[in-house]
Amino acid sequence: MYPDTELHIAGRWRAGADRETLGVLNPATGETIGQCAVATTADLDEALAAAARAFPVWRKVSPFERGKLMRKAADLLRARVDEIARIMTQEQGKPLAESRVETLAAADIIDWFAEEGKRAYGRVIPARADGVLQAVIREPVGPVACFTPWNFPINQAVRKISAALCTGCTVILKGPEDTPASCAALVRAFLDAGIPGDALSLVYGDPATISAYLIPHPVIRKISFTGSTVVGKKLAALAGEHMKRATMELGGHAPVIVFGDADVEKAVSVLAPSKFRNAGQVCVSPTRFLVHDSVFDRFVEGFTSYAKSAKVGDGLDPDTKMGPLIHGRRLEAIEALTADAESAGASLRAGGKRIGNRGNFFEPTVFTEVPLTARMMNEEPFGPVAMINRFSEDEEALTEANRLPYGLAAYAYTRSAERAARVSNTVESGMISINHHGLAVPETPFGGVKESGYGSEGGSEALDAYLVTKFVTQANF
Ligand SMILES: O=CCCCC(=O)O
Repeated sequence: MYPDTELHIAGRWRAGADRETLGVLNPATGETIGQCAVATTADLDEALAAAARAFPVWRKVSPFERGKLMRKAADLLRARVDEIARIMTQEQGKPLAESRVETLAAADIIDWFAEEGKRAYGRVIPARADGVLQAVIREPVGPVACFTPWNFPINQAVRKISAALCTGCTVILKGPEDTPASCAALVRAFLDAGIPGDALSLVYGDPATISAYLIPHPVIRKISFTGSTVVGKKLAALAGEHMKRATMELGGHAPVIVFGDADVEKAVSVLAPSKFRNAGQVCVSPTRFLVHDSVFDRFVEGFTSYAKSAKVGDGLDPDTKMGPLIHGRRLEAIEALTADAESAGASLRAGGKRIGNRGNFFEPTVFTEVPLTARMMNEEPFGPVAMINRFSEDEEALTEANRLPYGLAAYAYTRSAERAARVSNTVESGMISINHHGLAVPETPFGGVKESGYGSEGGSEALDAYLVTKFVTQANF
């Protein structure tokens, strides 16, 4: 039922040169369910040579042809959704329904980029002299190295691969070792659709070793990373040292402002499932809830009642609303954060502890009155923990929203157009969603500001990072 994962290098699925593998665990059971091949530097050299070889050929394939192949990959993902979703749930833990949504959303992302690649327009600039042409041409940057995380094994990889391929770049993807098989299924869909084998390699191994080898390598012209701010800073520094372009989609600590005039029931019905989606292991997860005094009790009651009733279990069980955390280290991290919040004086309203001792299950957890000194008010919890604090003046909430160095996603609920405008003009965040959860669709920008990174992984902005501009001017003879 669960496949071992091989590397894909230069058109071949194969083991690493040393035949080393890493065990893959099912986070719902703790059992080893498969193996993931590990790349050596010789394997990376082969992938680099393939990416370099394929680039001059792939960039010359017309955007129409590239788009056709990509749309075929999207159709293959849709046809394979049942099989891929089961694989994802076994290795990642999220409920099957979430794995299906992720796989189908990936197909939509590919379709969108397949079309958008046709619109990588340049421009003509009026010249000062008659008979002179001034043109700005946009060209693919070259082979790119992409590094993607375990929380969305397909979603994060598909954005990078699609933006790269549609603009004519070739790709080496370093996928997530904890959740390798669903990411490999994505790569397989592209290859089965006819993307040239040299144009898309997939490697796994020691993340630090692989990034340290690929980023400085002269073949690689750009990197794209999704992961923690701590690691992102290291990779961005290395990229800077070698003058490589970089897109950084890093951590967040999303503030949520629920004003006194909000539709509280609607806010709870959107925010509570959104908080516990993927067990809170989501970069745009709503995290710091700032709720007006006048609606605080109603909001907390509704939110807490959802948290207490959400069924936690194996994602393969159709009744499960929240699966396990990815590994024991995350479980320990959440235990430490909750213990710290309690000792700082926060009030525990739901959850707060591990469930059983098999698998990495943790209760959906809600704290209120959390002091700003508590670690979870400052560090990205990346788990099923909501912190709900109250405010009385709008200014307080806006100030708190901007307190942290993060700036990825932010949310607000209000019936006032003026307040909504104030939030969108004041909150320092790459994405702001007001009165609904409307982020992460393919056609809109996806990315952060401040220590949440730079660059976008969605919308037409996503293409910019994979294109360089060339200015050409020509006078008639
Ligand atoms: O963890 C970051 C990716 C979020 C994708 C999504 O919200 O669908």
